[in-house]
Amino acid sequence: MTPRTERPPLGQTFQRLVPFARPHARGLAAAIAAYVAVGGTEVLIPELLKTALNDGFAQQGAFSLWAVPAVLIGLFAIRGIFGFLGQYLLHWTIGRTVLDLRQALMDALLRAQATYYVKLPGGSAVTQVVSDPQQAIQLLGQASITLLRDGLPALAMLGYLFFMNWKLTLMTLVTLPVMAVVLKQVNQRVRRVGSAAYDAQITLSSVVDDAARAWKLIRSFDAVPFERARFADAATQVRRQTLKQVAANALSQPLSQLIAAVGLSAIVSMALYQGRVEGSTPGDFAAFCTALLLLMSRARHLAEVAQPITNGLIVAQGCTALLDVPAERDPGTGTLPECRGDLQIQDLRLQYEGSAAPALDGLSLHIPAGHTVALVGPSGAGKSSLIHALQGFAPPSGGRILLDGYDTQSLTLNEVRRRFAVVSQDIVLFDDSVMSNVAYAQNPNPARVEAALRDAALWDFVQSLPEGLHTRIGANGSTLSGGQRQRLAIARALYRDAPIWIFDEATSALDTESERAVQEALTRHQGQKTVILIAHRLSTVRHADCIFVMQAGRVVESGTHSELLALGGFYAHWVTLAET
Ligand SMILES: Nc1ncnc2c1ncn2[C@@H]1O[C@H](COP(=O)(O)OP(=O)(O)OP(=O)(O)O)[C@@H](O)[C@H]1O
Repeated sequence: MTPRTERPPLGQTFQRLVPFARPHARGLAAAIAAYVAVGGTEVLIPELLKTALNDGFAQQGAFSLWAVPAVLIGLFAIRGIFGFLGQYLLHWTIGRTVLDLRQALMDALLRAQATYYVKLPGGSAVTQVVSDPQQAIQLLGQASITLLRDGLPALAMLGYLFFMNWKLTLMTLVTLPVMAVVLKQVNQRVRRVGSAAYDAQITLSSVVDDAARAWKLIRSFDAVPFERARFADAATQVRRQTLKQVAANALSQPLSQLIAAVGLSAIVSMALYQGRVEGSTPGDFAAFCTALLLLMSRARHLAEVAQPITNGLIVAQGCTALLDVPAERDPGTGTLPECRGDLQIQDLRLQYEGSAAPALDGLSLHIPAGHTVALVGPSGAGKSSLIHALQGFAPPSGGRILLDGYDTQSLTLNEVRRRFAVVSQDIVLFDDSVMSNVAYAQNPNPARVEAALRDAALWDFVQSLPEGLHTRIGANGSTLSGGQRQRLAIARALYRDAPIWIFDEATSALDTESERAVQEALTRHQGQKTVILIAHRLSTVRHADCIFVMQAGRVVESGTHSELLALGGFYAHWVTLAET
């Protein structure tokens, strides 16, 4: 269950779940019909008993003996079939409802705005989508099963009892709850006294434990008489509470029996009185008692139904909260027929919610199509924020991003995002094969997958795997090393047919040889792709067509490696540090 600070009322949560069950109402209706049939057969049991007792013992029986097994077996067979159908159909409805709810939750998760993920506690998405719906609907479903399985027969039985003998039924309905309340009081007292005795025992143990642990202190304080008195008090409490417990236990059984006898004698007296005055038979009374016992066993289950309903709704609150997470806004409508990869950023501003300072503060730069540029700057300068803004993950508060001259705000998010292939700092891989990870969400073309893996300097490694391209890589690539994970993510980006490639610290975990191999591959694509490199390593950025130096959310220097060195500013200082 997801911990939440603010929770909607349980009734509201229930209403949120109803639309998921509504499309499967036919299953529910069929389940109810099956349980109504079960209730109907239950009523027949005391009725048959009555007939058997009243007419069956006569020498010339009113019915043949073979009818007894035939009717009884037939009755229970029908009851069993309808009981099975009821349970099956209800679980069918529950299963469909859970499926729809899960699908809606997954949709909400996939569409959620970026701020949802920033605040998301670890593991809670899985809980909200996988465990919460199952647990909530299961608990509510079990409660509905109880309500249907026991409630409908209980109602039927109650109707039968009234039909059979309304006076005795009314008297019983008054007597039984009074008996139940009194018995509950008796049981509560037994429990209370039991816990008091337990607590007294714990106190006594801690007094002895203190005395044993603090023996030196006790003697140095001359506190032996004090501890003796403390022990005597605690021991006396144990004696008193134990005696009370024994008395309460000893009294509870005869008291319960006495109460039961009072109730029972009232019912039996009334039945006998009716027998004498109104001519009812022993068979009638036996049928009445049987129906009453059946009703009571159903009522006991019904009394326990409130708890799972409350628990189910509390669990449901966790997942319905996800349904309310606002979806990502996508106001743009335009599309790009072709994209060369020219990026113009004009006076871009971005401030995260709750942040004191802007992450991007009037940033302007131009990256012509086919150029390779590098972004460098101190940690927190806004390099990753720019990448987020380019892909529409962080909506800017001012300025414009032009892609091939088109304002990205006017394009759909999908149209913008498919123009970028990004390897970010935090690599995300899927628990699937190497091939599926490279050709993620696309139809894999083995030749292109191989080419991407070769460019990412991972082909030799993949060939050494037991199942090659089809080897599964574990959750988030857990069977790979840090460098291999990075190279796989690079291969995935290279495989994507996007005009702009972004590498955000994408080679930080690579050894020099692998890094050089990746660089060479990028050089081979130079001119065809727009490449943005973010790196703290000089070797990664020095060959870029243009290096932008960022500080506090804006570009403070730009030029080629040699131009910036000649400038003698931040970049030159950074190079000096990198070389020492
Ligand atoms: N989701 C966020 N919510 C609030 N503030 C953020 C968020 N992401 C980044 N920031 C802040 O925005 C500023 C720029 O961060 P950004 O990650 O863009 O820097 P960076 O240059 O990429 O740093 P690094 O080189 O360490 O990756 C920092 O002050 C950072 O604390």
